[in-house]
Amino acid sequence: MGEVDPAFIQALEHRPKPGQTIEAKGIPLIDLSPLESNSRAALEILAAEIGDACENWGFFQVINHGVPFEARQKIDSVSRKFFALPKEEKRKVSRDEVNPTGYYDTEHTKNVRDWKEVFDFTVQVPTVIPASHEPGDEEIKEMINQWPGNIPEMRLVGLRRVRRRNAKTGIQLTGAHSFELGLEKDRLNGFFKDQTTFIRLNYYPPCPIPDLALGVGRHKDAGALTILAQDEVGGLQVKRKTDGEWILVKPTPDAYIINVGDIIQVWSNEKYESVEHRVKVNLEKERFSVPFFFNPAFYTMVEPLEELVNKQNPSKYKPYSWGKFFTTRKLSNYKKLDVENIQIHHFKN
Ligand SMILES: O=C(O)CCC(=O)C(=O)O
Ligand SMILES: [Fe+2]
Repeated sequence: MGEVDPAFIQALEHRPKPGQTIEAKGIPLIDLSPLESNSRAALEILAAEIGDACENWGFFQVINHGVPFEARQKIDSVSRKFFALPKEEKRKVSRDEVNPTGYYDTEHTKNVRDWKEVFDFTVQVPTVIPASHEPGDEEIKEMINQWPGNIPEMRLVGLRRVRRRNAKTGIQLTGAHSFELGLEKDRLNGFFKDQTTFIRLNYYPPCPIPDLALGVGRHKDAGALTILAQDEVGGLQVKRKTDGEWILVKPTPDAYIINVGDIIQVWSNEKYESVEHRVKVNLEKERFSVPFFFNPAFYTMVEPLEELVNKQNPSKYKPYSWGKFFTTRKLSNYKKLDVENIQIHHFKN
């Protein structure tokens, strides 16, 4: 192990099984082209497919999503260029306790350090969040994107196109969810008007101890839903609902992986569950991925949708402020805590 910082070492029960390569045959691959058609029948079939995938896996892959392949390649190439910069260059755009966007290489998940580097930027300008996690503090602040001076193309066209197209896909997918849940198709749109969505560039360097550390430790995504591009290396593992086994999500060219986040779990009053996932690292290969975290406005009070709650199916959660949840998480990711990070189960009825 030599010089590896013990902060990276996972507890025995959370380490990946050496050599494990079970791939998820069952993770559904869904064709999104009906989203562009006006056929109600096709949309109904699609919504049912998405509903099944969300109930059974919490994860699915999509093709024919409408994001141009060149836009995806562009984002991949700027990401590779950025992470290849010397550390002192990357640190010039470091995230800090005031501004949570930019570069960062010391994230902890469940209080163990992740074997990764990240770069975060928001999709909407301006993106506004609470200035602090203190419940009584009503001050707000803008998240300011930081761009490295030596990669001018990083803020340009390719990113914008992916941003716009993915934002549209996010809205369409929540539309499909609404449909499946028996709600009006645009029932959820209002929550995303002042969205706090952000895109993360993930870089997982080769790791000398791949059986002891993880690229990202086990976690659930806190937002509404995540749209993820992974490269051909693979490493994302999903906890299968039926037996708790960790299943590798097979890299599929030009597909995006979608997963339900905590907010959809709450909105749907647990019809859909946010599923645990983690990332394995690799002895020889580096890996890149790009999650798009689709998040509502900071002032959203998250609670089960009233149309889905009744005497037989009472609300399972108390309302919580998304903005405060978000800033509490952001703050606590900076350091190893002695206590559990904020979780939606803290708001269970
Ligand atoms: O890199 C991946 O495949 C997934 C990363 C992830 O789960 C996250 O950043 O929340
Ligand atoms: Fe995640």
